[in-house]
Amino acid sequence: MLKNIGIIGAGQMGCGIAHVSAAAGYRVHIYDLSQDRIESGLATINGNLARLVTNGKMSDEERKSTLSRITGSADVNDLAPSDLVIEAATEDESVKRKIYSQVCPVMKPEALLATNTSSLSITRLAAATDRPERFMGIHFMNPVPVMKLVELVRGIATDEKTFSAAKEFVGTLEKTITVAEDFPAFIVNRILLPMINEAIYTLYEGVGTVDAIDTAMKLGANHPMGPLQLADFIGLDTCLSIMQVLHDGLADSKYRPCPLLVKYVEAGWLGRKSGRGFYDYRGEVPVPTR
Ligand SMILES: CC(=O)CC(=O)SCCNC(=O)CCNC(=O)[C@H](O)C(C)(C)COP(=O)(O)OP(=O)(O)OC[C@H]1O[C@@H](n2cnc3c(N)ncnc32)[C@H](O)[C@@H]1OP(=O)(O)O
Ligand SMILES: NC(=O)C1=CN([C@@H]2O[C@H](COP(=O)(O)OP(=O)(O)OC[C@H]3O[C@@H](n4cnc5c(N)ncnc54)[C@H](OP(=O)(O)O)[C@@H]3O)[C@@H](O)[C@H]2O)C=CC1
Repeated sequence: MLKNIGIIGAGQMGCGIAHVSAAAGYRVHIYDLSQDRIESGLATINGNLARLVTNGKMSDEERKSTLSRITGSADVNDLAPSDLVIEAATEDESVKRKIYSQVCPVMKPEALLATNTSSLSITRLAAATDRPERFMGIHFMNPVPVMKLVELVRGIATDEKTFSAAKEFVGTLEKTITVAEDFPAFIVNRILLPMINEAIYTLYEGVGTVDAIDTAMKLGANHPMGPLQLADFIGLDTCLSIMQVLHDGLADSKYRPCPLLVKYVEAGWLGRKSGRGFYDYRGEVPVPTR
């Protein structure tokens, strides 16, 4: 029975996973590199919980008790009591491998370790841990409090007990699971990211402006967000990493990341989280950058 959930990374996904886990009654501890990151993450969670209170979807008592179940620190040792640690750090294999080398010695031997990776090989990441049989992918969608799906991905060594525990955990969060095999970017991103990359090529080749492309897909295909707006929402660094994993892992030129996506990431224009991407978010309303 899982009680204590550890989260690595106080970014948009780590905070979302902390939010839904604490709301379901788990004790949650978030670890990130700096206390500033933790503080801004906790403020984001509080803001999202407060919005639920305003909309009558949660009582103020529930908001307070949810928040009281979440702690955070920049000390990896504080993950020691966790029954399940979910790593939601930057989408970079070397970063994740380094994290596992630091967190595994701290964790209880029987505890489970999961990654929220969007695309990386679960089997390869598992091999960088001391517990490949108790390691798997638990892939939440953004924004976590709203999106109903969680992809579960086993590595070659993941044991049945770990898979069942993950399935039960996700069930208690009232999410629906889908099971994907361990291939680059699994199901959702294997389909979604080439569409986003194609939208960026459409911009790059001058077929349409940012506004034209997003309006076309919102009104012409009934997507809740245009593909460039969604790319900014996901984070352009994450989008590029996923395309690189697809390109390298499937060795097919159809997954070539658009050079314009590369340029935006090189500029540090990472989308909403950095204040600028295909839109500029620094003013009152988002303004297209092309
Ligand atoms: C990259 C990966 O590995 C995998 C992925 O996650 S890919 C990305 C998958 N996600 C998507 O495709 C999201 C597409 N977009 C959408 O579905 C919608 O635009 C959206 C749900 C994000 C927002 O919907 P909307 O109707 O425009 O916004 P809005 O009415 O303001 O919000 C709807 C609800 O979502 C909640 N919400 C919106 N944004 C939120 C956020 N960032 N965090 C938490 N909650 C949020 C709000 O509480 C709101 O509920 P209320 O109406 O009760 O206030
Ligand atoms: N964005 C999305 O739509 C989705 C993303 N994901 C996946 O979730 C993961 C996180 O993505 P997301 O939340 O968007 O990314 P963010 O950039 O918002 O957050 C990543 C967080 O990880 C922190 N971090 C980096 N290195 C370390 C480290 N060594 N130890 C602890 N924390 C660290 C970062 O800190 P700092 O900023 O200081 O570097 C940052 O707070 C990725 O694997 C991504 O692919 C999965 C589903 C959807």
